[in-house]
Amino acid sequence: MEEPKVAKPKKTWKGKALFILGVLFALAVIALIITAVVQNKPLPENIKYGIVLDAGSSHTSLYIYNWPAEKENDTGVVKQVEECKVEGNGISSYYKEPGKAGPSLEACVNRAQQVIPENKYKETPIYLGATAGMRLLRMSNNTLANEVLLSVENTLRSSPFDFQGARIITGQDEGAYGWITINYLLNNFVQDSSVLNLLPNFRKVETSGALDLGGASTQITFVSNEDIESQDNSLHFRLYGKNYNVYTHSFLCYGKDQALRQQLVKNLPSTENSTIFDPCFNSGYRRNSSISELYSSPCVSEYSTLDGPINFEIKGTGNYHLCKANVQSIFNRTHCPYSQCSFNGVFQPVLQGKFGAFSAFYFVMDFLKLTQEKATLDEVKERIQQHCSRPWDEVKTEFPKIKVKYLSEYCFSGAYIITLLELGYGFNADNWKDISFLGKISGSDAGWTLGYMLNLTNMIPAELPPSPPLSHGVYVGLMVFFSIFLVFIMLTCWLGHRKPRCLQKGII
Ligand SMILES: O=P(O)(O)OP(=O)(O)OP(=O)(O)OC[C@H]1O[C@@H](n2cnc3c(O)ncnc32)[C@H](O)[C@@H]1O
Ligand SMILES: [Ca+2]
Repeated sequence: MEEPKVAKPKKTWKGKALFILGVLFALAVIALIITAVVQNKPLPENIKYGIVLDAGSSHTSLYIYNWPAEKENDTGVVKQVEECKVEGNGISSYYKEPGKAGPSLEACVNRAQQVIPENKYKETPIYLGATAGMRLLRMSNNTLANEVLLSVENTLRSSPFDFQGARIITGQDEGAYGWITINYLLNNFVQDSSVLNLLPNFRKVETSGALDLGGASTQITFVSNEDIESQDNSLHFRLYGKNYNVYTHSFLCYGKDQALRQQLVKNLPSTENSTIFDPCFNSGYRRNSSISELYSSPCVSEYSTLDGPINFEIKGTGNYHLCKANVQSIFNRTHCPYSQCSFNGVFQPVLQGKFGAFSAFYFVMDFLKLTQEKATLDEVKERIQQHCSRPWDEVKTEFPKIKVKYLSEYCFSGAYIITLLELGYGFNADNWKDISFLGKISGSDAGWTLGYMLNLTNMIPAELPPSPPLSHGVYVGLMVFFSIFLVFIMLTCWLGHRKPRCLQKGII
């Protein structure tokens, strides 16, 4: 018996309508994603620039930084794009012809005009900060110091950039800004503001201490949990929503050039003998000097009454241990008006955390090949001792390209660095591993200039800048995933039941 033919239900207009609705729904979801993604796409980068001149005692360098304007309050976005070393010595060396100080900077200011797009000149701030060389000139002749600064100011003011001042920064500023620079570049200010912060005992990032060795001064700066007993050494920062209790001290006349001068004066023979045998120079090394040159610094003026040969010759004898004994004579540890001191009666709390040592700390240790591997304190001393005992002719032959002034002083500088860190600051064999010798960090020089600019351009906010809970990539990813998931559900229902059950009244 033939089975009764069941009339095929006509496709009702409802089924077609549902299909069209489903397609429109999918299109609407896709349109929604595109709108949201386009709306939240990062804006085209507007790059900003800043220039800082570091007018140091031994030389001046011009640094150019840039950063994306829309992110300027985020940490770690400012990058160094250029360093221009100014020909000649530091600006304080122009004290006899102050009017020539400014023109000496012109070549590097012109270089900055090549690096920075012309349409940015007017909005690019240019700062000059002078350090210990100018502090010493100001001590010995304030009028000449002002004339040097005026010459520098005229040159920078006549540049096409936005001149923001030329000033002598304090040793405290120099220490503080060096600390800000290395912690900014090491990303130590970023506190993950996401859910991680809600975890109990989430380990906050610790900051690194800063050790800066210049030619005329040296700075030590680090966070201390102890009470800082002298106000001059105490700094309080609130950066990216966190408070920092920072210790800093700048030792004027303890940069390595002035320390050498102190060491020579302390060990000058009082007799008419016109030869100084100095263990801090390699054997066979000879250098002519004069009393007037030696005493031409406020760092040794107290000794200028000493009689001594007018002109004399320094002859190296290359003995590390005798050199170290001479160097120790410039550190006074006999008195301390506080609970604890570093040297010369200066308060210093217990050393805390890791340290980044830069400038001459780096130049010297880099020459001695001691910046990479984690050499122990004894290995470092051994390496310096070896270098000191090498004859000068051998050293000069091996390093023909290194400036004689630098090359001849690595023995002294090595012995000085060990004495400063160990006898001066109290580093020892146990915490020596906490010191890293840094030249550049992520392509930017370790030094005070970046921190100085960040502060003056207000790019380090006290509070964490508001940031979207999700990064742009995560946001887009989630949008696409859930939209596809939604369309997939729709499709499954539709295909599964033609007249999808899930669309039946009362299900959705
Ligand atoms: O901070 P202040 O005290 O003003 O001094 P500065 O800023 O001029 O000091 P630098 O860090 O430029 O240099 C510190 C010392 O290192 C020396 N120096 C600079 N570059 C050097 C290099 O490449 N190799 C060896 N020594 C270097 C320089 O002559 C100084 O004696
Ligand atoms: Ca310096």
